[in-house]
Amino acid sequence: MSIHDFDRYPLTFGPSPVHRLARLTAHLGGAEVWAKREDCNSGLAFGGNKTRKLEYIVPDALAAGADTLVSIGGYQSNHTRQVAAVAAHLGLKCRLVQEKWVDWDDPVNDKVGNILLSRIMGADARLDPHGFDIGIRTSWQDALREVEESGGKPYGIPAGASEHRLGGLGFANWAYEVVEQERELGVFFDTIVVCTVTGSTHAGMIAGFAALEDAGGRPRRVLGIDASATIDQTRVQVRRIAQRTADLIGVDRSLRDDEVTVLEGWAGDLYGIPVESTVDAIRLSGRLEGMIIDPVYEGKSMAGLVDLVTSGEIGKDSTVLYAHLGGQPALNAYSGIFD
Ligand SMILES: Cc1ncc(COP(=O)(O)O)c(CNC2(C(=O)O)CC2)c1O
Repeated sequence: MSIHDFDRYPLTFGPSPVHRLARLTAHLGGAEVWAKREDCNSGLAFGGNKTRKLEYIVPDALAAGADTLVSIGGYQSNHTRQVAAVAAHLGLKCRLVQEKWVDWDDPVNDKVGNILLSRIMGADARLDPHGFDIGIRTSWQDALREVEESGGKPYGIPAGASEHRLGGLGFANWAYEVVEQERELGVFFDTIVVCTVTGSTHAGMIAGFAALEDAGGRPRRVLGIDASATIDQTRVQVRRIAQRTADLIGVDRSLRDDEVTVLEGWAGDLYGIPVESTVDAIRLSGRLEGMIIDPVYEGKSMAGLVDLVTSGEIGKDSTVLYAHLGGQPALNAYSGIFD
């Protein structure tokens, strides 16, 4: 099998844009920095990384004859918003468990941004008091059972679609798309920087680039920047999903340790709580490039990129591709950090 043997239900406009970040590059004074924009990848409710993952999950849901997509995230989950958008697009119902993953005192953080969009799109988005965890949740399992007991045909999508058996395929495909765009642009990205939380974005990239390397492609580094603040659990989850995805797409070997890199240092103490480097990175990206990033995910991965480039850990001769995975709607629940 290869990635091309899996059904994909198109939910994106096509290849997501890749462009230079010239002013950020000049400001940092080191490696050349580019971005690949999943925040501009779809017309479905602002898109994002989960929309790419769902392209490989939707065929399975339709084949199962599901009438309700059931998923889970925090109050300001970008993932559940994208599931709601795909459900609306397909004419399916949507049941969302929105757990209290972040103890954040913004008075409308359970009403604006992503959860507002999900409700506008008709999702049954219900708040749940349980806290953050990237694994399989009983609240989600309960919701699945409730839908079934009420006569529905539920299709379960776990947090971030990461523990779904097909959850890594979207970003395995992303790796192949990058190689095609490198050919068109005449550039080679020796380093990829990506935010890692539930893990299947990063894990899919690892698997896709491993398959490409085994087919004669140039090796490259994929650096995951942890934003879960549960680094040990996340590292284990990334490696497991990466290997599972690699096995699915025909990589008939174990992944090397150097292929699975999740870096800590920019997540802060708690998931979903921005720290100084997060806010600095959001401001830098906005003021230098007009590129908007969020306080939960990309603000932390951009903070990592800034430090890795300025410290020389990513060398001056490197060409870096920053994966912008979306997330901007949540900014409306974090307006206070910019007072
Ligand atoms: C904008 C953005 N950037 C990066 C990530 C991290 O992706 P992974 O979960 O695949 O590691 C998310 C995830 N978000 C989750 C959500 O519920 O929104 C799955 C946690 C994201 O939304």
